[in-house]
Amino acid sequence: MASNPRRPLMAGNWKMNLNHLEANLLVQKLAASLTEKQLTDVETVVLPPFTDLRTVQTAVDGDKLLIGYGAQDLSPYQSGAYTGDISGQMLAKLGCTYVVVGHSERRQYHHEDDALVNDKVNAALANGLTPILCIGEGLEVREQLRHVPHCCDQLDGALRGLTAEQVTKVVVAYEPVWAIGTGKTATPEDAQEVCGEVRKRLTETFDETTAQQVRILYGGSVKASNIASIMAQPDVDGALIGGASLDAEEFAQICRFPEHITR
Ligand SMILES: O=C(CO)COP(=O)(O)O
Repeated sequence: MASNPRRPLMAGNWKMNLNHLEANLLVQKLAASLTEKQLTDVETVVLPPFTDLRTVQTAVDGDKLLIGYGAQDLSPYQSGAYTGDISGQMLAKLGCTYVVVGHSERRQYHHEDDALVNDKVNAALANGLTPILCIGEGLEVREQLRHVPHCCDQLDGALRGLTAEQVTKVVVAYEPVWAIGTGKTATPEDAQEVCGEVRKRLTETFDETTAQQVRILYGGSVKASNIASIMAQPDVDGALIGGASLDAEEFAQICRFPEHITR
């Protein structure tokens, strides 16, 4: 294959951490730790809680920081009587470019199923947001060696009804649940196996050109010490980082991964 046309993406999922004051500090520190070239070579994105988004927008716009941002979830609806929910149009108005959809923590704690995730993918796209669609198996599924069909089923469910053109605007994140926040990273080969199968499935369902454009991330205990070997895999185009993204220096080191590998 010719050289990889997909720009690497490092996205920090802060989960339910950091208030708006801490968010401002972290974003400023992160931007200061990376050069313009590093931020151009590797797309760097933060995904703070909703309550921090306005502050992050102000920091990014005010200081023209080359950092993108987005949210961790959105409502499948545009507006209305949905107490506690946030719509895609509200996120777009705040300058968000990304939104996480179908994270395993939402599937687990909020009982989100593939049909709802599909609605959320559509809601994101309808508002010009790039959904970061999370898929991944739990430990039991992995032990039964059913992880590939499990992830492909989640992928099919979440992308049902989308056109090939819409799919090129989706980022897929493979996050094995057993590797999230456990310090137990999947091996680079484990990550490649599923990311490669995801791309194969995209080729089958859509077409080769579409599949080659979709960025596929790995997530689960990613750190500065393991990012280079993960990024050396041909179908891994970036990472979705939880815990390590809360430390500006650690996250910056992750974003500097090209200095440690040639691919
Ligand atoms: O869930 C994750 C990112 O969405 C991964 O979290 P950790 O990097 O803390 O394992």
